[in-house]
Amino acid sequence: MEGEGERSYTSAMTLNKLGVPHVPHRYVLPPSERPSPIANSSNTLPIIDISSLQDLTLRSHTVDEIRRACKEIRFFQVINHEISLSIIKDALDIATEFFNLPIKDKLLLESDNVYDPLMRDTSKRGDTNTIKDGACISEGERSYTSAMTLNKLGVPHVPHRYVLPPSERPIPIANSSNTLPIIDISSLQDPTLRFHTVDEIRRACKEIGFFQVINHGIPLSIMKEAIATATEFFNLPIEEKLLLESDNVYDPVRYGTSLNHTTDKVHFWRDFIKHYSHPISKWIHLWPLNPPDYKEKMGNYAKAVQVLQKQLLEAVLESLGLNLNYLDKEIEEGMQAMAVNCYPACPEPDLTLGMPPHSDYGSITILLQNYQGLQLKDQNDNWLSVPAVEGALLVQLGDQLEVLSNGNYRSVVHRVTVSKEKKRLSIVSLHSLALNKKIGPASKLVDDLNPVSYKEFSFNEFLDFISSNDITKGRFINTLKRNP
Ligand SMILES: O=C(O)CCC(=O)C(=O)O
Ligand SMILES: [Fe+2]
Repeated sequence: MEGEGERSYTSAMTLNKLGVPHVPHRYVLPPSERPSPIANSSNTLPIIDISSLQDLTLRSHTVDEIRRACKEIRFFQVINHEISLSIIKDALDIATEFFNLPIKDKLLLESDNVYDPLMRDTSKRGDTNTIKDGACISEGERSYTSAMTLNKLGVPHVPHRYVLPPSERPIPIANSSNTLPIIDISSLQDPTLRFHTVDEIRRACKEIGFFQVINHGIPLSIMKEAIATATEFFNLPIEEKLLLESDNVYDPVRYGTSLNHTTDKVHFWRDFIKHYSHPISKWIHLWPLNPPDYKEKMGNYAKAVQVLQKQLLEAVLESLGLNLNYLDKEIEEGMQAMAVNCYPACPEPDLTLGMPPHSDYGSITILLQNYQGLQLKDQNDNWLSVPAVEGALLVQLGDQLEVLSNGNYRSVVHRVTVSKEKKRLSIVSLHSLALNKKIGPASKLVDDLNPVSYKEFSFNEFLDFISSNDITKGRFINTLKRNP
């Protein structure tokens, strides 16, 4: 097989082809469950000639033999059963041919969903140690393939597990929307112009919960270098990336594919590395060691975006009529988690998504993209494509702001489409209050006419939610609504 697999598990056929001298650790049974060698096969097991079942005079004798076999060993072999030898041989030959196929053909049918009408199983799933085990093998054949590997393999179709039900597939939108706001925020620094910009921000937050910002003060070079080092990271050999692999949403650094490849029913055409980023000195030592400039380049961007988010959040609070220092302490002690996403070119972009519809849990999200691909749901439930604007950053309102604003602003539901030709990268900086800090509606936004509409919640509670719920089935924010 060309290239190398990048899956969490290796099939028995691949291990055999690789000629591993020992079975990997995950195959080793506890001593009491291992087979003890038996010298000869038993010749006491019943072999029953069932041709006599057709003969009324002999039938009762054969049924007697079957009874004895069922009673004693619950097993028997049958001969003269009328399935011709050639049919049996053909079936075995074609099965042998199937298992000898290159892995990329077999993976098209791969699924661990026992309800799927067609599935190929390479034994049962193991634990995360197994995944790391598999990483040591240069040519893997594991049950999940990252989007990057599928892309490298050049699969002509997306495997079955990526295919969305028709109603959830993206309907191609001819043009990206030119009605989405692009706000020049340089004027936030100018006391005479600030109110005008805050007004623009208010309108954008109220109408769609999204805007792009330009003249935000982060140099283009810092953004380009962050995208470049992220690109290099996803181009690394799989062994390197799997060192950071985790499906535990509480881990501060984790590499993965789809949303959560161990639990997703439908998979998404995305690989990602997520890492906590603020305060940077607390987390940066856990970030990828490779590419060697990752920490520096991604760190520069993370620090710059952390400064920007404070300015933006203050403007958003001001737009709600709150004191702009309302969350000062909380912002300083708050979290910054970065999701660096890679969506390789996809052979069938109409059947799948890079990310399913969701809203972000935090206060605001600041997003850098190298190509278009993000779509937003507008007030009429239509999907709008966000255009790529050179140098701009995208700002999305998250669930914490919906709660804090007592529903005056809504977190924006968004999804990611993929492209047949282009690999897209996005660096998503998710800002939120500290892990255990609860946020509820601001008292200034609550009165008799506007009663408290949401329960308070913390980031930790959101993590609890996503670790035990399928986010494609229901939104976290809906669990917080007082009168949904
Ligand atoms: O890649 C994008 O444009 C969006 C990614 C996203 O929504 C997320 O990471 O939460
Ligand atoms: Fe998101």
